[in-house]
Amino acid sequence: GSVLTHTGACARIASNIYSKDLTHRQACTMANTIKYLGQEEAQHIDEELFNEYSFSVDQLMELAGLSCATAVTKGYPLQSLLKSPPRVLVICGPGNNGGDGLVCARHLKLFGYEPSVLYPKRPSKQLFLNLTTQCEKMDISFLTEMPEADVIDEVYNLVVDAIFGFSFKGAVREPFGDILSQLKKITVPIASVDIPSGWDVENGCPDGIQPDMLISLTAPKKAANHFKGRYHFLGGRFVPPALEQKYQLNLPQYPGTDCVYQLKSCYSRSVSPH
Ligand SMILES: NC(=O)C1=CN([C@@H]2O[C@H](COP(=O)(O)OP(=O)(O)OC[C@H]3O[C@@H](n4cnc5c(N)ncnc54)[C@H](OP(=O)(O)O)[C@@H]3O)[C@@H](O)[C@H]2O)[C@@H](O)CC1
Ligand SMILES: [K+]
Repeated sequence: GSVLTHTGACARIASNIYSKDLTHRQACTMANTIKYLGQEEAQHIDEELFNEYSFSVDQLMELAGLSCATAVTKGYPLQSLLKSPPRVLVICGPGNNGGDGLVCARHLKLFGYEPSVLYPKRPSKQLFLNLTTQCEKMDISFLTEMPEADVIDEVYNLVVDAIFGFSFKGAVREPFGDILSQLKKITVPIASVDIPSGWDVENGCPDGIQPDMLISLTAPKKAANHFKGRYHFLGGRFVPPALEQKYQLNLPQYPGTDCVYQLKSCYSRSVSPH
């Protein structure tokens, strides 16, 4: 089929079926397509989950990280990996996206992968200390420096990018500039958590990293419109229906008890909302 971005799909629906005066948001709602969030809206939902719905960060991060590890098992099953042992490099940034990465690494280990973590800028909050200890106790190794691109290609089957999420802003500061420039050179696939790191949360980044997999958490962000990789998953199955309705997220029905929903696969390249 033809490649249709989310924005394109909603615009087509608005112009073909309904009045041309519809806003993008109204078109999404009427077409029942999943909403793609702007940066501020993503942050408001985040705050509401914690302040109004009384979730703790640990809870949601656990579910987010589990979704990411599950998506990896679906796109890159153990038996499909070309290199043995089944090594995966997980790169974690200084915020909650990095926390999702630590949780993801722990679940990947439980699923039979051999994750190694690069965690160059570690916040002092207890949450992150705990997640780090949990990984260490599970014999997950922590690298002291970013490997060169050719070493990554030789040693690892894929890279999990948990560097920046929806709070990323402005020009990339070191050491993450160097890390991202190595990631642009690798040929093994990148699976990005929530947003491809270094991309503007709404506008993407044409000369940025090009992940093969994107795992959108809670709801996709607008940058996902620019995602050209093979696999797009939705994860973070924790949104209470009242919150979903308030923000008109139009989330798809997750199958059975699954914690991820596949929005795009290598077989269907267009949006498949419901
Ligand atoms: N509710 C949800 O949906 C849930 C969301 N969850 C997850 O949380 C993620 C959002 O987490 P977040 O808000 O902590 O921000 P995130 O993007 O990880 O990092 C920001 C940090 O990066 C840095 N930084 C920023 N710009 C920079 C730059 N230009 N260059 C260099 N550094 C830069 C800056 O650090 P600083 O340098 O200021 O110390 C800042 O602290 C979200 O995407 C999802 O993955 C789940 O865990 C649970 C449920
Ligand atoms: K990321």
